Amino acid sequence: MLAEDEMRDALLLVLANKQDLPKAMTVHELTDRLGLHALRGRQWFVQATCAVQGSGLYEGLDWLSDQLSKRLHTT
Ligand SMILES: Nc1nc2c(ncn2[C@@H]2O[C@H](COP(=O)(O)OP(=O)(O)OP(=O)(O)O)[C@@H](O)[C@H]2O)c(=O)[nH]1
Repeated sequence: MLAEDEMRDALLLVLANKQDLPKAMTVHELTDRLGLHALRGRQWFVQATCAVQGSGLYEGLDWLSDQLSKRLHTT
């Protein structure tokens, strides 16, 4: 999907959810499994979250908001 032309400028925020569960993949594992370090020309961020407790959600959205704001100030 990221290869689609319409997605060429899209930021990628991955929420590594269910971190309260013992078998949840860590941020590091998820990053490896998704091959994110191999992505070129793409800004991405993986945030650990627990949706039932609400933890990590604001941090992830803060990253998105910061990136969008930087873009606005550089164009
Ligand atoms: N323990 C835990 N459960 C969660 C968390 N986030 C969602 N769930 C639960 O996971 C179940 C599935 O949630 P959905 O919102 O239906 O998500 P889904 O993408 O359709 O399904 P999954 O792939 O199972 O997450 C629900 O019972 C949620 O309450 C979390 O961070 N921790």
